Amino acid sequence: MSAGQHTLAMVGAGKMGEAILSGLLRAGWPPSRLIATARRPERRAQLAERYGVRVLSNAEAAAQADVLVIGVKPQDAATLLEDLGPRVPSGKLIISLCAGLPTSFFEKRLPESTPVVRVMSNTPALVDQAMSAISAGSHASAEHLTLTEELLRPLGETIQVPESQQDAVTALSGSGPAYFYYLVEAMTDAGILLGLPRQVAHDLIVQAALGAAVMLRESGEHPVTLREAVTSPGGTTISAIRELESHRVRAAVLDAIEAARDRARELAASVD
Ligand SMILES: NC(=O)C1=CN([C@@H]2O[C@H](COP(=O)(O)OP(=O)(O)OC[C@H]3O[C@@H](n4cnc5c(N)ncnc54)[C@H](OP(=O)(O)O)[C@@H]3O)[C@@H](O)[C@H]2O)C=CC1
Ligand SMILES: O=C(O)[C@@H]1CCC=N1
Repeated sequence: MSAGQHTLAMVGAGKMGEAILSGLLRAGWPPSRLIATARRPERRAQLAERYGVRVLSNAEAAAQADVLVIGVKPQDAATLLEDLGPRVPSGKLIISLCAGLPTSFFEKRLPESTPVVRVMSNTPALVDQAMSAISAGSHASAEHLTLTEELLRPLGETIQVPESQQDAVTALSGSGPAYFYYLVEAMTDAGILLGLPRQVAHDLIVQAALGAAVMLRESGEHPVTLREAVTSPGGTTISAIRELESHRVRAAVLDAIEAARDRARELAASVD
């Protein structure tokens, strides 16, 4: 069965859920084949009004959709499944977006043999530039992985990874956009320090970020080669690089991403 014939429920349609729902709508999914759930009445009303999708209870969503995407926070997943898990009819595909939680967490709370696929995506799904990393649980077949990829491909790139790599993927790619936003904030402040108007500084950095990303993707060159091309002997860039090196920014990046990976592990350990 192709993605085009499915009904998909976003169980817990928050920031990531909204990114995925809106991407599927842009890709041509009819709102009638999309279902959303949320806890707060105002959120439910917003989803219905903004996207025209059907907003149902979790149990109704599980009954009516054949693909259930779990978009609640990892800390809320156990509570959700305590109620919903045993009521999920057989034959449904469960796709989890939850950071840290292994597929076994879901499998033990769902009817036996329910296929579970773990996905780590990111918010650039809102502009069809996500990276979605996909891993099969123990009852998910190659067809389930293919279907998941088909569902997510309109939102950006997809990649299959062993589940053992998902916490690292989460630290690098799930959280990754936040690191770039952080850098953009800091670089914009630097522009202000040097006397540029905030908007001019912002526009310069965003275009530099976009240009650098496109060059990384399209040139196929190693980042060191691209950086060397910018770094003139005795020029300006090397003065900045010297400061980054003396502040041990590379070591801070390694520590930061390792901390994110460790936090993903803690989240899983805290809910079992
Ligand atoms: N944000 C990101 O960049 C990324 C997030 N993720 C993962 O995606 C998941 C969602 O994150 P995010 O979108 O940021 O979180 P949000 O808090 O924005 O969204 C979670 C949603 O789940 C709803 N919810 C919680 N409990 C229930 C329930 N029992 N029944 C129905 N709905 C429920 C909430 O409803 P209400 O709004 O009414 O409270 C909310 O809309 C997380 O597991 C996270 O690890 C993965 C990659 C990137
Ligand atoms: O910060 C978080 O926990 C989520 C998962 C990856 C990105 N955001």
